[in-house]
Amino acid sequence: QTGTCSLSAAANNHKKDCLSSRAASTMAQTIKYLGQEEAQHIDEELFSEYGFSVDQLMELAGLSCATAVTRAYPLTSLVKSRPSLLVICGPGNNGGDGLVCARHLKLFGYEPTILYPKRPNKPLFQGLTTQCQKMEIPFLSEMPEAEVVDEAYNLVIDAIFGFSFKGAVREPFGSILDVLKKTTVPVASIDIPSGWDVEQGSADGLQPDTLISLTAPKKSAAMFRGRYHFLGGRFVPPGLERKYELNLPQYHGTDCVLQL
Ligand SMILES: NC(=O)C1=CN([C@@H]2O[C@H](COP(=O)(O)OP(=O)(O)OC[C@H]3O[C@@H](n4cnc5c(N)ncnc54)[C@H](OP(=O)(O)O)[C@@H]3O)[C@@H](O)[C@H]2O)[C@@H](O)CC1
Ligand SMILES: [K+]
Repeated sequence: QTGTCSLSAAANNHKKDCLSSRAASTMAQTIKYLGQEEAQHIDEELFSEYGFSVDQLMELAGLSCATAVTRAYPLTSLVKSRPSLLVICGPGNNGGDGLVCARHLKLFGYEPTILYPKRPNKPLFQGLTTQCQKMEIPFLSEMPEAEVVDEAYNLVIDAIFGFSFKGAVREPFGSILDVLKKTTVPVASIDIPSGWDVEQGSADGLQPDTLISLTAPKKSAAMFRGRYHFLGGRFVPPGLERKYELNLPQYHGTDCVLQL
């Protein structure tokens, strides 16, 4: 009798799980895709009205990204003998997310290497760089050729530009993106595929395998054709979600990332 009861309880729980994941995916269809200015306003409000600091949210954003990588590319699935990854960091907060992501990936058992060609002279980024160095993560001095990237790494994490990117790509990032477009290893982009217009995307741009949208997807995410789209950055207060009608799907349990 007890056995029957626990079996039907398990079946019921399974049914509930299925229903809630279906409800979540229904909601995911109506999640708001943000314009560039809207994304910037939300960002500013999180700091001004809601009392967050940049390093706090960057830590959560970077942790979400590292967690998404473990979901899409578990250690056991990697094809190279070493779990090597290349993390390319740009000059703004997207690059900061990349540094945090690399640090967590190292703790998760991966072997990240960082390329960080344009480093802002600010304590936040200097601190994040020191933390990665102390985690014994190597830094490259220049972008390797596409063949070398394909040979050496299982995955490239693109943390070059986020929602503040505008206009034609300036050096050294133009050449880096050109190499990246020639590589065949999968690319996981943080928040926006770098070089894409934040709203319009880019027909001949980078085509990442994974996109990790932070807070909410940006309009260009509608053009994403890769295999995995995750939502991360589980830190949005309810008042902000209501004001911008974000209609965020429910994260499961204590997860910091959700596959859309
Ligand atoms: N609220 C959230 O969700 C949170 C968001 N977070 C993250 O922050 C990201 C947004 O960060 P952001 O505002 O610092 O801008 P981002 O896009 O990284 O880079 C701007 C830099 O790029 C440069 N640059 C621009 N255009 C260029 C061009 N054409 N060619 C070359 N360079 C160009 C420009 O540099 P400049 O050369 O002008 O000094 C500028 O410094 C967001 O996407 C998310 O990842 C989390 O950390 C925390 C919570
Ligand atoms: K990016």
